[in-house]
Amino acid sequence: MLIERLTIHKFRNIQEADLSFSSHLNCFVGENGSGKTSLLEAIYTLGHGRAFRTSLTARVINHEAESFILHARLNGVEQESIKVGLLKHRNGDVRVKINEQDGHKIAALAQNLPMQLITPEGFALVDGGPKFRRGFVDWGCFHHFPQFYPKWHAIKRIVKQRNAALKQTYNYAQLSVWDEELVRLTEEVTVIRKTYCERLINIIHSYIKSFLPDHQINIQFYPGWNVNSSYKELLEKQYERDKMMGYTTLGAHKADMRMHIGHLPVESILSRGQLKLLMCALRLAQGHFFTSELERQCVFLIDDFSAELDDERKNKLASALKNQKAQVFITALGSQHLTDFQSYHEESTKHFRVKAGEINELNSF
Ligand SMILES: Nc1ncnc2c1ncn2[C@@H]1O[C@H](COP(=O)(O)OP(=O)(O)OP(=O)(O)O)[C@@H](O)[C@H]1O
Repeated sequence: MLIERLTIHKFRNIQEADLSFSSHLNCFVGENGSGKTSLLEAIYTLGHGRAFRTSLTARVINHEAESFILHARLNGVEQESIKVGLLKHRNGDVRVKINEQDGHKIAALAQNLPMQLITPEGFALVDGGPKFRRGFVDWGCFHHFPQFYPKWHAIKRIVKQRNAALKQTYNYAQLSVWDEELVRLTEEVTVIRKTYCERLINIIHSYIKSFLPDHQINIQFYPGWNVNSSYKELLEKQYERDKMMGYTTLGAHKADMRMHIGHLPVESILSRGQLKLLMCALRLAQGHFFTSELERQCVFLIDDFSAELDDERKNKLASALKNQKAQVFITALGSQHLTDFQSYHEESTKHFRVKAGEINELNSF
C-alpha cells in the first residue's frame, strides 16, 4: 500500500508534521542535519517498528519528549484505505493501532507497508556478512509465506537452546532431543527460502542486465550447509566440532544469498558505485516481486541518492522506479541532485523543503 498522509509527533528533530504525499515521487531537500533522514526513518519505523540507523527507541524519541507517535493513512490499488498508528514510549510501551483498533503486533504494520530502503547504511546488503542478505531474503519470505516467521523464530530458539547445551557436558544422544525438531523446521524453512530465492534471483538478473551489463554475476541461495548432505546426518557428524566451537556451526541460521563474479565475492571486484547499483537491483527486484506477485505496491526510501552514481545509472534507476509504479521518498541536499527524476511528470511529484525539523510543501524547487 502507499502512504497518502503521515503525521509525526516528536520523532528525532521533527516536533510535529502533517504531510500529504504523492503516490509517485516525493522529494525532500534540505541542509545537513535539517531532518531529511529523520523523515525517512519515521516512515521506515512505521513499516518495521524500528528505525534503520538504530534499534534503540530512546535514540529516536525527541530529546525533550517521552514518546513518539506516527500515524498514516495508507491506500492501495482497488483497496480500502487503512489507518495505521505506532506509539513508542521511553518506558518500553509500544502501541500499534490499525483502523483505530489497539492491540496489534508490529508485524501487522509490516504486512500493510512493504518497503525498500536505499541508503548508504544499506551497503551491508552487498558487502556485509550473510546476516544482511539472510534478513533481506527473509523479509520477502515473510510477505509471501505467512507461515515463515513462526517457523524461523522456532529455529532460532532451538539453536539458542542447543548452543547452551553444547557448552554443558551433554553427549550427542541427549542433544538429539532438539535436533529432531530442528531438522524438521529447517527443512520447511529452507523450502520456503529456496522457492522465494529462485523467483527473486531471476528478477534481480533482469535489473543487473540493465545496471551492470558488463558483469556476469552469479547469485545462489545457500541454505546454511552443503545441500548434498542430509542436515540430520550432518548435525550428528558435526557434533564434536560444534561442541568444540560451543555453537551450532551449520543450519538455516547460516543461510545466505551468495553473489560471485567468477570465484570471487562481488565486493572484492565491483567498485563502490557498482555495488550501489547491485544493491539497487536487489531492492528493486524485491519491490517488483511485491507488486507483481503479491499485488502490494512498494514504498522506496532513498537517502543520499546522488553519491557515487553516474548520470546514466541514476537515470536508469529513476526509470526502473517509475516503471514499477513505486511510491518514492527521496532526499537530497539540493534540487540539482534530483534532476534525474525529471522524467516524472510535475503532477505526480511533490516537493518539500526540510529546515531545522520543519517540513513544508512547495509548489516546486
Ligand atoms: N532524538 C533526537 N531528538 C532531537 N534531535 C535529534 C535526535 N536525534 C537526532 N537529532 C538531530 O536531528 C537532526 C537531523 O538529523 P538527520 O540525520 O535527519 O539530518 P539530515 O537532514 O538527513 O542530514 P544529512 O544531509 O547531513 O544527512 C540532527 O541535527 C540530529 O542531531
